[in-house]
Amino acid sequence: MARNRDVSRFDEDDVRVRANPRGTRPRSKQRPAHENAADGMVVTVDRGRYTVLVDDIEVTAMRARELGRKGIAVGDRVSVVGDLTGATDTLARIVRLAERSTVLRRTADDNDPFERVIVANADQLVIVAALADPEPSYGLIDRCIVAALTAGMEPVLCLTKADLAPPDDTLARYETLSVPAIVIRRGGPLDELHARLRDQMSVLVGHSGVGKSTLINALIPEAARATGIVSAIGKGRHTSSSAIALRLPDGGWAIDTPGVRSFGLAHVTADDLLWAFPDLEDGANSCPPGCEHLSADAGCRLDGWVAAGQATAERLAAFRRLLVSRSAD
Ligand SMILES: Nc1nc2c(ncn2[C@@H]2O[C@H](COP(=O)(O)OP(=O)(O)OP(=O)(O)O)[C@@H](O)[C@H]2O)c(=O)[nH]1
Ligand SMILES: [Zn+2]
Repeated sequence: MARNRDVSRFDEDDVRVRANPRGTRPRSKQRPAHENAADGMVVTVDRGRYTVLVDDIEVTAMRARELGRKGIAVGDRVSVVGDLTGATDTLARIVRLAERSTVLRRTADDNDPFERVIVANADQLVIVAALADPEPSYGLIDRCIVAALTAGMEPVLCLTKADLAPPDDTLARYETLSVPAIVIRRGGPLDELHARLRDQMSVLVGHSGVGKSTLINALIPEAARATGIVSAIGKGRHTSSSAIALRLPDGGWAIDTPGVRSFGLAHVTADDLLWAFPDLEDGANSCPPGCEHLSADAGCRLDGWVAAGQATAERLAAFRRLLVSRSAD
């Protein structure tokens, strides 16, 4: 694909720049374009302006025309040129976009007809769900798990409000999927969650009211002072659309996704998801081409695979439940 070739070209330049940070190499006639570019990470996007963290300085940048229509998202590793002081009213330019390790997409909806990248390069998707008030939405959790698995991210379940309801039923539901689950309660310890997030780039998603903001404030008490970014949430600047990356005190990043409730599952095929089920994967070798893996009646051989003792019925049922969740609301 042309798009991929472009990315690798940018990445090659990117490597060269990293080898000579800030252009300390002696000038030569054949130096690559933007030799002085500095590397950074996009921490938020607001109306075509990108906040890029470069050497711990928040730089406001726009995209250079040479990047074409390529989208840039929170979590993207980029190279920037221009004024990198971070001073008010300065504007730098993003000239390169590095290859991404993962891509989390959001589906098109009534407010926005385009499928968009929400976050790039994240390691895990932390699905925040309350055990009560509001009740857990299993359909949404399942869809989040599909989004994570097919984006190459690890799904993690974070169950809040354990002081209001026991976690047993919900935990049992996700046990066969081997999705790690962390249970928390008002005022309770967060050690397990801290350990899970340390040195990782984690995206937090959840319905309104599940306690996601409470959690983020507990995880990052000093974020406002450390980065100046959290304070912007309080001012309402980022309340509507963009994801925002917040640095965790122990290392790593928590990426808040205000208002994100849907993911781009429209293009997720049954085989994309099957990839995340290594115990079932070989069983599909004898399925008819294009098998949707939903039932033996339709020719799927996975039931036979289970009958032969190669995988458990629970795993197959869990896989099919996730398959069906793709098309739910
Ligand atoms: N009982 C109980 N209440 C909690 C817990 N965590 C959060 N809450 C309460 O749940 C309500 C919603 O919490 P928020 O942190 O605002 O939830 P949110 O997911 O950020 O929701 P939005 O702000 O609407 O996106 C608040 O009244 C919290 O005080 C918990 O562990 N136990
Ligand atoms: Zn099949």
